[in-house]
Amino acid sequence: MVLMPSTGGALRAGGGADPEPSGISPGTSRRVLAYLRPYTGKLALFAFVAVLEALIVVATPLLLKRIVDEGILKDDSGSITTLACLTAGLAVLDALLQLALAYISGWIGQAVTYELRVQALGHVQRLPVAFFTRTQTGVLVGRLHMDLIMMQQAFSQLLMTVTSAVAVVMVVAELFYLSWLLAAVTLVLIPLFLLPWIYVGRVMERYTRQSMEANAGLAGVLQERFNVQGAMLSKLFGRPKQEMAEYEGRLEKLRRVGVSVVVYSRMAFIIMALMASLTTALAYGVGGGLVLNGTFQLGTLIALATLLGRLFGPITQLSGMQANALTVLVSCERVFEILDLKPLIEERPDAVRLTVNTAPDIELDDVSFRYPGADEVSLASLEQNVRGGRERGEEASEVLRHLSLRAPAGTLTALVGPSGAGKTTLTHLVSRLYDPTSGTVRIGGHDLRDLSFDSLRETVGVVSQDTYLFHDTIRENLAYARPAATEDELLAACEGAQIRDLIESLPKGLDTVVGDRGFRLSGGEKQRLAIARLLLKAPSVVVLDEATAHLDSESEAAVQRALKTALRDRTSLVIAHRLSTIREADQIVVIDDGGVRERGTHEELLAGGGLYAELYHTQFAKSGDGAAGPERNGAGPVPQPASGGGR
Ligand SMILES: Nc1ncnc2c1ncn2[C@@H]1O[C@H](COP(=O)(O)OP(=O)(O)OP(=O)(O)O)[C@@H](O)[C@H]1O
Repeated sequence: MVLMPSTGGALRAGGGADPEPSGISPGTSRRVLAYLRPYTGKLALFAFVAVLEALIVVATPLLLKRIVDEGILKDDSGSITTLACLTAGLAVLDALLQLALAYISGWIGQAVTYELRVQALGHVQRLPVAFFTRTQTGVLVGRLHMDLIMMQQAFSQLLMTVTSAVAVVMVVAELFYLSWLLAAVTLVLIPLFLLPWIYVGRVMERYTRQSMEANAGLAGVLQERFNVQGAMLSKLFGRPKQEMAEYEGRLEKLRRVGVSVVVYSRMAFIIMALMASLTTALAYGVGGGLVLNGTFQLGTLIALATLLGRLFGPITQLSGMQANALTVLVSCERVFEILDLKPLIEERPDAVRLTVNTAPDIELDDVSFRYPGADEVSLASLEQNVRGGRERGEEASEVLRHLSLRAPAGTLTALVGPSGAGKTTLTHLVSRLYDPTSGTVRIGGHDLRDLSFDSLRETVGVVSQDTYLFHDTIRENLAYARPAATEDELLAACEGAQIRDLIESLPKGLDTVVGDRGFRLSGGEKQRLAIARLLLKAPSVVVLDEATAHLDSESEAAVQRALKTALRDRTSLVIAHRLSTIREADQIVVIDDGGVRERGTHEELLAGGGLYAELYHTQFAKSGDGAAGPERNGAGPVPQPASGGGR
């Protein structure tokens, strides 16, 4: 009989430890069982093998009895040899059956976990950006990964307890068959065995939970501190010593709890071995007398002692059944919680494909928007570290109010406005990261909600302020936009983005690894790579948030030239932070307080003397590339475009 230690209760795994193991919500068991339905055949096979294995467990002591009574006591060496060979054969068969049981239970556990993982990852991909803005990454990863590993282990162990249950029933039945007196004494002893076992189990659960929480806490801190930005913050604020003190505190806690976990888990096995030895001693003590007075034969006594030795393993396994069942239910419930989150932005079943031959126009028609509240998009349990609690049921205020705007086909529209005015939000609606609360966003005359996701993603390309690059080679980062791109196409995109010379000067060229989030590249280089990625994608609409960070004049000029290539013949909406961009724009739209305040060309708006003129004098005229102030009325250091419309 296989003995496996219990996973220690309804413990929460990894980064996903909820503070309270609240009751399981109704219907969870039924939902978990539904995942088992496709494996009914395998489960039946498992039950069959389990019964077969239990039969071998109880058959062996009977064979030993016969070896003693019919072989040794009757001096029959032939019987001894035959029965010993049979016992050995059964032992080999038992080992094979145990292997089969482990394989089937592991297979079913993995299959259910695989199904849950595929569903959960697919679902999380469909969740809106708002979900990710609220969720603590470490906690989400913990739930989708560590919780499911725990679930799989507990699930396989739960199946193995089925074999234990069958074995216990058969062993007890055989005990009664061999000697009701000894069986009765043993049954009285079982609760005595279970009491310390239950106590140890509880202590173990507490320590294991503490150890997991300490591990999860440490993992969370390391995840925040050991990424480039966290590490830089710590260095720049001169905090390495304090950080080290915090790590040491956490490690010390782990060390203390770890010792207790080792001692108590060992104690569980010690108690089991002790009980097995005590009952064997009792069996020989009481049974020896019964043999002497002729109540039963010596072989029966040996069979009884052997059976008793086989009773406590399965009982130990059974005692962990509830804990394993809870672990499975709690882990699944936590994944179901995520599966039940409704994606706010879905593709309509009758979505149409947007086909554009030339750059389409963009239109926002009477658009109002508020960001979705926490209750609509995320789970409280995934926002663990929110200090002061998480807002509940609060309606966020409107960020855009009855905003109407048209960006004509093939032109550049520059969005300017004070910080927090709603410019970024507006661009999120154009790329359909969010849907408007009311009003319509159209591209090429189509409501975005009617378009297929694929065609929308092909049509709209976004370059955000902070370029995100994967920790991979330049080639892989670029190919993300177009996996089938040839070497020549990659280099042409780099050329257009003014980054080819730099890449070719690197020893490994396109195969240079960019480092975590592209930290091995400068700000200007990263932005030019992002532009190269956009060129490879070749969308007809470009949404761009210019980097606010000041670049040196050479880098600035390169970015500007790259942008000119990227925006040519495309409809573009640019949150402008550079004078050169607003000068090149076909129209400038001034966003203020969620609405359009002013609209016109640079000269018109300056002449109007309104908010734009104010912003121009406070922001743009003084900006690094703003050598060309209005009074100079000429080109800055950045080359000017050939014409406005044909970009
Ligand atoms: N994910 C979000 N959830 C809730 N509110 C948000 C979210 N993102 C932005 N906001 C709020 O929406 C408002 C408009 O923000 P937005 O980022 O669109 O402004 P902006 O004009 O782009 O500002 P900036 O020029 O400083 O980038 C701000 O009040 C901001 O706090």
